[in-house]
Amino acid sequence: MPIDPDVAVGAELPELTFSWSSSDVLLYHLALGATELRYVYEEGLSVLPTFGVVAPRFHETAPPAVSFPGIDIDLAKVLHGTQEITVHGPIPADGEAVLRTRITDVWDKGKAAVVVQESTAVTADGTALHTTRSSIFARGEGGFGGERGPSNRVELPDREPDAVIETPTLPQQAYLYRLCGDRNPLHADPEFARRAGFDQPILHGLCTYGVVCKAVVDALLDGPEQVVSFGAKFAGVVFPGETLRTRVWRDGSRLVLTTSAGDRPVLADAVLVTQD
Ligand SMILES: CCCCCCC[C@@H](O)CC(=O)SCCNC(=O)CCNC(=O)[C@H](O)C(C)(C)COP(=O)(O)OP(=O)(O)OC[C@H]1O[C@@H](n2cnc3c(N)ncnc32)[C@H](O)[C@@H]1OP(=O)(O)O
Repeated sequence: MPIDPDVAVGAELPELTFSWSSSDVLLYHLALGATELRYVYEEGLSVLPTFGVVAPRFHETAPPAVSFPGIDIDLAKVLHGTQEITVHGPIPADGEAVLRTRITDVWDKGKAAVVVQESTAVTADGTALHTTRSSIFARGEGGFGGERGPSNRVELPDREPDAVIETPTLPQQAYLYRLCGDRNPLHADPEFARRAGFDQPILHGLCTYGVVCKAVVDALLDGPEQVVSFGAKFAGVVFPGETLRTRVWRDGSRLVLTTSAGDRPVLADAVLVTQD
């Protein structure tokens, strides 16, 4: 059975010790399309908080395996569903930490299963670095008689947005972003993409996530150090080269946003929280 929720829910994954350097951070920022000196030069380097999500597996060169206790799913069926990170302080430009991950929920959406994981990263001296929560949307893996789970919708304010930000992506964006630890062939191999149901390779969800976080930071905040948390649902696929359009509503330290590519929503239920 590809999913056995009785085994999966609550399962702790093996601890992962990881380290990162300023070269990794620079490459990550470049793979998001950064050109600003504070992101691409090691002197006075600012680290985007979304780097925390990719840091643990930054040096992976094999495609991700969707194989956990009670879960064994074909990668071609899997889409990244949601992502959230809370940073407990600015992420340093280099360091070492331990990641602890637990599967918290497996929801049965009928046509799909949604598998939710939570992770905490703690540095070698015991300092909490960040907490993440993410889900994968495994198409064709629902219908096992489990609970449907929450919808987690975020209401948009009933007024014009406070900012609208246009962010182009590059045709080669996914090829660059693959160098940040996610070698899923879905983002490079046309044949694999067709098998997964797409006419062409699609952009990594975490690339869109990082690009949008950076765009909001650059347009509305003093710097990435102001971000406390950022969460979003991947509501539609992005093709490399498309321009992202992000609408932002600001209410004090809470920014609600939505991103589209052309007419299609691509990020929904997205909230970025800043320090007061
Ligand atoms: C170990 C590591 C493993 C690998 C990790 C991933 C590796 C990466 O390389 C993979 C990627 O980056 S894939 C690219 C990023 N993701 C995407 O592009 C997905 C875009 N989203 C979609 O296409 C659709 O929203 C789609 C298809 C997701 C859903 O659309 P529909 O089928 O039309 O679903 P819908 O009818 O709208 O909703 C059905 C129920 O599902 C919930 N839901 C919808 N979108 C979700 C999402 N993105 N995440 C989680 N849940 C989601 C809905 O809420 C609904 O449930 P309910 O009725 O209970 O509210």
